[in-house]
Amino acid sequence: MHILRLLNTGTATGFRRILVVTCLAGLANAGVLGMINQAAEQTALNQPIGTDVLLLYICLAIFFFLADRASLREANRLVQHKLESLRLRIVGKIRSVDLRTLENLGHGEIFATIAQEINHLSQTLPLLVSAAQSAFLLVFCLLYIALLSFWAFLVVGGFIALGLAVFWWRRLSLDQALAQIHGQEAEMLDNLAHFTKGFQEIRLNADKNDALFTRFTQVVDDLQTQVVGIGRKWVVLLQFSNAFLYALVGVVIFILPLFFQGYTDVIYKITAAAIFCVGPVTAITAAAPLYAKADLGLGHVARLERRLSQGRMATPPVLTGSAFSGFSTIACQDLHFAYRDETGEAVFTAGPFDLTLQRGETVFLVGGNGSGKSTAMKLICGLYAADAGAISVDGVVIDADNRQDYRELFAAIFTDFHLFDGLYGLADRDKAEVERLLTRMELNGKVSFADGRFSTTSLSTGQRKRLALIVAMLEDRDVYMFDEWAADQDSHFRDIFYTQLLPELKSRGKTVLAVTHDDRYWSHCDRRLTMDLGVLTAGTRT
Ligand SMILES: Nc1ncnc2c1ncn2[C@@H]1O[C@H](COP(=O)(O)OP(=O)(O)OP(=O)(O)O)[C@@H](O)[C@H]1O
Repeated sequence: MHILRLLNTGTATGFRRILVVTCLAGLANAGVLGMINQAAEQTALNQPIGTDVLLLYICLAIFFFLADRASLREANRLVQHKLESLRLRIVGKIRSVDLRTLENLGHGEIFATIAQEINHLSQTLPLLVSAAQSAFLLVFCLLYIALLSFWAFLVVGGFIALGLAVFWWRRLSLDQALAQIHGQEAEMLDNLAHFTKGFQEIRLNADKNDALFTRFTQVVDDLQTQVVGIGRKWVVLLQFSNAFLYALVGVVIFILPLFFQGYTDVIYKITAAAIFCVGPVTAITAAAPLYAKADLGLGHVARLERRLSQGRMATPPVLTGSAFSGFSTIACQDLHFAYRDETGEAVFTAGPFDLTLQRGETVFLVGGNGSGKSTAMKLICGLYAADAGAISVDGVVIDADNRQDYRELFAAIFTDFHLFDGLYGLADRDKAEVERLLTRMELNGKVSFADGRFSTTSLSTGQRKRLALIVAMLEDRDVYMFDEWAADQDSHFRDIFYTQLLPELKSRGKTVLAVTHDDRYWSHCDRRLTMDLGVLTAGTRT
């Protein structure tokens, strides 16, 4: 079902063209069969085979191969195009979805669906198209049999329909097992990640290493048992399809002559046609497991897309900075936000709190681990939409329509920041300026900059944060947010951050909100706020 829905999206022109060419190929196939039977009949009657039969046979065979190739190529192109559109559509939704939806979906689920499932689909769908072609060939073979004998057509067609129906029905019972395998494969990948991501830890601890390997072996064993069980059922099904084909030819040769007068005249022709049906029927049955897996994969993709659509923010992208640039005051009033589990139960609540940020002030946010500092930052910059309360800029209330415009005020380096390998969206930045900043951050011997890209991002944690700071500086936003930026710096750079970089940002009229645990530098701000169990307490002026 999902596969048909995918092929049905967009314009139908390509799909229709493939249908027409496939029909022509099927027709030519039936023609080839007719010519073979014609030649066989002339031989049986001791007549020479006419050159017209030979020529027509050659022409039809060539036409069949050309049409078959064209339809396969076109179908492959169409399928890849649809999958590319699907991939772009999902990534398009990801880039405009709200952060909470993305966090709830989880990185692994998104990655597995986009990378694994769609890649798998791009390999299996062309094979399925080939099976669909076989179905067309089968239809034309049956039509040819109908031309020879209507009763033979009814019996052979009915026999094939019954066989395929039984096959399909038995196959449906395997879908559930296949769905279970998807879950077990995901569990196996999660366990595998312990060996790659946790490599350092397990090499330092043999007991942990052994325990993880025992667990992994168990998961792999369970998966294997499941896969072998499904394989066994497939073998039974495939044997059924082979036995069914033998039975079909047996019916044509031994049973039909008993019932129909005049049938003996065309028996060899119908036998040849029935044998011609064997190839397509085999192709269709062989494609059934691929179909089941592809349909299941597309189901996962569709579910991901639906969940992304549900969380989508209706904010238009802003291409040239923020309309709020040059603001005087950002006011957060009565902000309230909660993380909720799947049942909707709040697992952590931040707020309600009030906060006013003036242009050009430097504010430090302090508080214990898990007190809600990062959550507050994400709320203040509009990455999280508040459950209650309002943010306004110089009196303009931020809502779904202008939230993206508002976000463009901020440059942030969170604790879980991502370091990009180049300056995206900053094409006009001067190379000399980038190099000056690299030198200032003492990265000039490590990282170079050319064609908008940094030569490497394989750096120490402190160096990565310095490179992220360079990018943030180049973004030249009105408000800077730093979440424990200095935590991974040595004392030399920590000092530079508090005594030089922050004052420089202030002198350029930038507003800074920085989470910090460095009480030695707490005097280097205009105001200090404290977060405790999600509650923000009034600022201390310094
Ligand atoms: N994505 C999330 N989903 C659910 N709960 C979360 C999420 N992120 C954080 N939390 C929870 O919210 C609470 C506050 O987390 P937050 O990261 O804001 O604290 P923090 O003050 O920045 O802590 P730290 O100083 O350790 O960085 C914690 O109890 C945390 O477990």
